[in-house]
Amino acid sequence: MAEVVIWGAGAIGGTIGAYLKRAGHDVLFVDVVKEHVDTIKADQLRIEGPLDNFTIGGPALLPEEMSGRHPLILLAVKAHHTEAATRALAPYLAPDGAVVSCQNGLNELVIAEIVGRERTIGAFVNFMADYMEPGRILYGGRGAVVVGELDGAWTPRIEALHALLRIFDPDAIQTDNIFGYLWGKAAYGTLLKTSALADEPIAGFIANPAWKATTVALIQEVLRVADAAGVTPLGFNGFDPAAFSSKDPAAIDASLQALFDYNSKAAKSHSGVWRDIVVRKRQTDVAAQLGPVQTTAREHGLTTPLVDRVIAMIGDVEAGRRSVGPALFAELRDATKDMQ
Ligand SMILES: NC(=O)C1=CN([C@@H]2O[C@H](COP(=O)(O)OP(=O)(O)OC[C@H]3O[C@@H](n4cnc5c(N)ncnc54)[C@H](OP(=O)(O)O)[C@@H]3O)[C@@H](O)[C@H]2O)C=CC1
Ligand SMILES: CC(C)(CO)C(=O)C(=O)O
Repeated sequence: MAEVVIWGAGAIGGTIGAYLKRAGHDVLFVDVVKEHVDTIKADQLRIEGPLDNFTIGGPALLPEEMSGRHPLILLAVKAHHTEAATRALAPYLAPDGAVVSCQNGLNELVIAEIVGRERTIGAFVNFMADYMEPGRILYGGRGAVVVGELDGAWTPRIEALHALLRIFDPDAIQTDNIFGYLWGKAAYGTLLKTSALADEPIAGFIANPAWKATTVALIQEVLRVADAAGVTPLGFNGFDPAAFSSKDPAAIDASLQALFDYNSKAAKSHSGVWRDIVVRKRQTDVAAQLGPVQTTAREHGLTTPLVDRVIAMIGDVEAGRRSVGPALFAELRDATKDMQ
């Protein structure tokens, strides 16, 4: 039995796991990429970047090599791999253990369906990391790290998890409103996805006035759904959901400026979605991340025309029918104008 299993040891899982391992914790890494697993096993997992540079390793396995029952599994796969990964890990989760979703999206709902709500813990991560190649991860910038029980309860296990994650980031937060953070990220995350559609770095995209009206409209569209669902979205790293919901132009500009300041300091320049499309040339998790927003909207009689359009455009890019760039983004901008 390992103290902590990292399931999906890429940019996010690999970075958190490396810090926990360096601090002396018993960490087991699990990933589907054999060369990456072999490199970790050979104690050659390299964390690099402006914040830290160190090499570490430890036990690492492919999912099919797994055995035992473990108390704590940090899941850090992309949202479209959540269901398969959770089904694969479920036999190895202790009866009183928990899976923690260190992901973008509302993956907790998928995980809870498979392992049970009582064995699911919510988390929110906004730090910046890139998987460069097997055994090499860029930790490009600090960002919010938050944990919370799905029902907001203050339990011994959430306090223990909070203490553990403070080893990785001393400012990690324990919350009674984890869905507030996840919906906040769902709204802010639309900006990250559209920066990929425009083929822009995040900070440059935020600073470009040509993208602003669309960006703001998309964020507001998601926040309307959160509001209908009775969730109070929370802010982080410059993102102030209340500013966007209030439609106060000065408050929106202040939040965009804070987001620009935050993103322009990072060594990770582009969003994860951009990286999947342009560098790794593979499917993104956009549809899997935004699907629950669409479903929730429909449940409350709302439409999500811009979110729908973003998902369709990314789908076109993934299928090779369209390329990212200003022309693609301009179509979204025109759609926004038509709706106003
Ligand atoms: N990177 C970042 O800066 C941030 C990422 N996030 C979120 O964190 C989550 C993790 O993203 P990130 O670390 O960037 O992704 P990565 O692709 O870097 O890492 C995920 C790893 O999990 C592997 N994997 C896929 N399926 C399985 C499976 N069934 N079992 C075990 N391993 C599997 C992947 O392999 P393969 O590559 O072959 O699929 C990959 O090695 C995502 O939800 C992302 O949106 C949130 C904030 C910031
Ligand atoms: C930009 C980042 C790293 C959050 O800070 C992110 O969540 C992403 O790339 O998807």
